[in-house]
Amino acid sequence: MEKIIVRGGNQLNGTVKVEGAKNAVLPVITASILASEGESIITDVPNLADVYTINEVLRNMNANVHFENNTINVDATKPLKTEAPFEYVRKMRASVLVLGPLLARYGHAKVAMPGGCAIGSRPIDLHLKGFEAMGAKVHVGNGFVEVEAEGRLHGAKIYLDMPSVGATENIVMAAALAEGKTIIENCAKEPEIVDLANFLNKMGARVIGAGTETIRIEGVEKLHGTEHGIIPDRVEAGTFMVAAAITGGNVFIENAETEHLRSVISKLQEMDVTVLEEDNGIRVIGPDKLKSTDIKTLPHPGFPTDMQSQMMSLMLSAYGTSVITETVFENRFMHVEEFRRMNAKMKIEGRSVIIEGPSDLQGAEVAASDLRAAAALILAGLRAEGFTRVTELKHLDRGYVDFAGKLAALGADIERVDENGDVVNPFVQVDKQNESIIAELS
Ligand SMILES: CC(=O)N[C@H]1[C@@H](OP(=O)(O)OP(=O)(O)OC[C@H]2O[C@@H](n3ccc(=O)[nH]c3=O)[C@H](O)[C@@H]2O)O[C@H](CO)[C@@H](O)[C@@H]1O
Ligand SMILES: C=C(OP(=O)(O)O)C(=O)O
Repeated sequence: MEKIIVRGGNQLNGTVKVEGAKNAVLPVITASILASEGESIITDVPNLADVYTINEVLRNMNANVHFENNTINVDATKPLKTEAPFEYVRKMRASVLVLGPLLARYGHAKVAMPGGCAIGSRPIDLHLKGFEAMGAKVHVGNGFVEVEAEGRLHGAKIYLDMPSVGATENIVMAAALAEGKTIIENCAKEPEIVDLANFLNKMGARVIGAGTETIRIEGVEKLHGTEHGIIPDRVEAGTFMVAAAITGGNVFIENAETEHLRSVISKLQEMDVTVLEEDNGIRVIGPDKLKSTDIKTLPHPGFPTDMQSQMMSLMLSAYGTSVITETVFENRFMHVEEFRRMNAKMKIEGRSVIIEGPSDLQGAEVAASDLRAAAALILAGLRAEGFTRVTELKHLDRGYVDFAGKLAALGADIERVDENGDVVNPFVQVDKQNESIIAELS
């Protein structure tokens, strides 16, 4: 089992470059199968396990997918199989994002029903209600969800009970090829939704209003391949902002998009962290003494749940009482117990965590429960006394490209070792093309 071993105490300095966004590239890749003509060329693609998984899902459906040098070419012009088995959905819930495109293009899609995960139960009822409103029939049984439509889907007016990112994406993709106009109200406003809409519009779709709470889609008869560059990963950027702040360092985060990070920047500033908006990135300078603050996670433009655990690391080192309230996922506090193993002083009260800072953090062996928890434990390790060993790195590899290598380049005392204790820095993931990587990652 691989581990990341970090010894706390080093200040981080220098420049780190942010990759393309995981949460933008996954729906863009699934949207590429809407193209019945031409190839899609997707650039600035991060080298992540989740990208390999979604590539495998598409290959399994008979699409040609080639991933090299951060560029993916997808040719989905051959007839596709309309199923995604459990082995993929089990690895990555975002596999459900093939439902909308397949349903719209073929009138059928069957995908293993995603279960909950370490952060919550994560149902897909809003995705399915949207498809039903557009004329599809939904059957759930034997561990699968199957959606079917006779002829083309039709446009509909859909109100989402909550602004679900995945439901908004799936419904927008389905509506792109539906007959007539679809209006989605109370939809998600995340930057990744805007990126998806931009990609779809380059494919010939007519999507307006992405980034606001109402999206209007005028369905078209067919879509074609196109070229598209993925937006920078705001969560990876935010994670390195915390790394700079927690070590009292000075780090330029190249490619970080200020407009996508307003809520994170404002909380860091409340904690006395200096955040400078520079050309093509953000500079973060940590203070001698961090101040406590409170955060509440919310849909965008509120504070992102995907930055909650990293901020928790930072608050552990802040002076005073901080409170984190998680409103997006009902169970995203599994990292709290692991922080306690590092001598953190904190308690869970309902949907909030109360942190009495600063904790005198000590290195320990800790296990990641999800990808952001993995990053957060490593961040705490940068500050803790002695060695922190973080296991369950399969989570980290879903969402961070060579995280240990990037931190080491900034001056952290960190290495990734395999089960024999041999160093595996720099850690490079490999897309094994048509070989299934799924077994290897489990
Ligand atoms: C691949 C990807 O982009 N993942 C992101 C996406 O996940 P994902 O798209 O799964 O998250 P959603 O926005 O859908 O989920 C938000 C909340 O809505 C609930 N819900 C969602 C759909 C539904 O049909 N019914 C329902 O009740 C969920 O259980 C959760 O409590 O947005 C989350 C919220 O910003 C992020 O943390 C994830 O990193
Ligand atoms: C929760 C996350 O991703 P996913 O929705 O893919 O599990 C995340 O990126 O933090």
